[in-house]
Amino acid sequence: MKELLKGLRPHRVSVACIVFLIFLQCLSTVYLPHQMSDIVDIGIVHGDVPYILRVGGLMLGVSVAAAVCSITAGFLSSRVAASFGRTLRSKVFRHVENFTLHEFDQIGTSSLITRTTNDIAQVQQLVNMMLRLMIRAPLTAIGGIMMAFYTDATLAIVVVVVMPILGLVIYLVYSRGITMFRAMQKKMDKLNRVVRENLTGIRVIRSFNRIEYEQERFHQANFDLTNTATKVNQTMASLTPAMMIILNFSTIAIVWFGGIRIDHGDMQIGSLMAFIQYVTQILFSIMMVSMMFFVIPRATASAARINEVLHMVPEIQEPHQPVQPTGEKGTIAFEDVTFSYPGAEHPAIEHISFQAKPGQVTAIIGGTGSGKSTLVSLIPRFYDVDAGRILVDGVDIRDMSQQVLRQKIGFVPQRAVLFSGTVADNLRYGKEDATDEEIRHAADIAQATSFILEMEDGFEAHLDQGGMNVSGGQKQRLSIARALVRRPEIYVFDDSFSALDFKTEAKLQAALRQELQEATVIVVAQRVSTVMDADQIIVLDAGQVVGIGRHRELLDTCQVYQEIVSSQLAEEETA
Ligand SMILES: Nc1ncnc2c1ncn2[C@@H]1O[C@H](COP(=O)(O)OP(=O)(O)OP(=O)(O)O)[C@@H](O)[C@H]1O
Repeated sequence: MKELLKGLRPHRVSVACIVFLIFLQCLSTVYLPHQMSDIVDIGIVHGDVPYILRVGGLMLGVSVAAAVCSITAGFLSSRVAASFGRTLRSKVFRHVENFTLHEFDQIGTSSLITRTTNDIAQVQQLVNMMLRLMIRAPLTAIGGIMMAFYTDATLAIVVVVVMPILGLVIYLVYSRGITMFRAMQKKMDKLNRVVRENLTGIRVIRSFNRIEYEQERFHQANFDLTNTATKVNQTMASLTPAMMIILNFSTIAIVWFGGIRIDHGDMQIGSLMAFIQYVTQILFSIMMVSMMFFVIPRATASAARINEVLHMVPEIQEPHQPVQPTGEKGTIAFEDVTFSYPGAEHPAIEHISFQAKPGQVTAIIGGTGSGKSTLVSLIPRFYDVDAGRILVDGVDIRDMSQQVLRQKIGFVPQRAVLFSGTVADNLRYGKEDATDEEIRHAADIAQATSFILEMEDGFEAHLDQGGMNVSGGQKQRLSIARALVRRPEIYVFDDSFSALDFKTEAKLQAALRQELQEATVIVVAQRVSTVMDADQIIVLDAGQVVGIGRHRELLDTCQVYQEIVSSQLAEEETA
């Protein structure tokens, strides 16, 4: 928590103003009972009406000034807390953006969403309360104690007895609350995960008739969270009545002992009234702090979860002195590359060596799970290799700035991802200043123009989140066009033609060959028809290269390739 609170540093001036305003307000709360006691002991007892009016008017003025201080402090603290929350959210978001897929797997996407939203909101709420109450409560309590002793030191023993009892009650409730709040945030994660899976997988859920099952799953997660929330609120709710009982008993004790002292002539009635007010102030300020105990355990649990994200060091780091590539543009070389996913028993790819050159198409083919996507995801450095090295333009990609490396690559992922916005916005994603001409040209090559123009607003047509309102094949073509707009040196198509029919794929391939004559092209594919014209085909089997060559050569030399070809021919013949 302390670490996160360092985020308040830029708001030093506002915080200082808040402290000052609250200090003034506290002075007034200490001052008013004293004046009231004088009104009773001097004004009322001696029937001095002008005195009562004068002091009463002064008290009114002080009260108005205190209210102004309190409102201004509240306004400032809300502003500081909101700005603190905004900065923290940006910090977490920026940090998470540097994560490799490994860190995403470790924390989980739903949990990352909860941490960036709900957890930060908890800490923000604490900051807001802290600014308003953390300073006011101790100041009022200290002022009240001093004035209580000043008013009647003997009667102040009641305060000395009551305070430890109060402290103990708060400690007991607090220590129970913090464990429960931790559990509650975890349950919130779980609920978010279920909701997210349900919303993104709604089609699968419906087609498999699993609605009831999912409802039950949601119900359980919801019930679980409600249960913990109820328990935690019950625990925390016991605090206020317990404190009110202590406060009421203290008042009885004060009136009792105070009455005896007045009877003996040791105290005046006005002083007793002021004393009761001071004790009420002291106990209320302790109650104010206890209000924070509703927020502190939850915010502490949230702060720990935020810190876990912020302390996570992304596996992939920028080199201290990035090397500027000077070699031939677009060359890729894998040198004895081996890579395993964290926790996996076997490497996903092993001892891979090959070269891809500008003007060449390198195709990668192999059965499912043979490591094709893994291999290409190493080129933009989504993961770092375990052994061997990958050179782009003659430089080890670990020595190159990630920005420079990724600028060179147009990556078309296996599952096309589009963003909410217009078609044109999506195509401009990698090159914001692309002209309409460039966009249209890329769409032409990707065989996307005809269906884009059929949409109501053409290139200005709106795409829903994730491109839900276009078909799988259309999404793939838009995602290919998006990469083409950038005109990078290297293109990586990770199984990006799989949702296209043979005719569209053939047209697209022909257009690409024409367009990308000088680029280095890597194509991952399942279909032989996609790869057969490639300059070199790499055949993968269980993460290893079992053949490199052209279609004809591989037909003669590589058994795995022969099997793939014959299985697909058999399928086509059967079809
Ligand atoms: N994020 C991941 N974490 C752990 N293991 C993974 C991950 N992604 C892939 N794998 C494993 O690595 C191996 C290679 O997977 P990869 O996705 O590269 O295969 P692929 O040849 O592209 O398959 P497909 O053609 O089905 O897409 C598989 O055994 C897979 O289970």
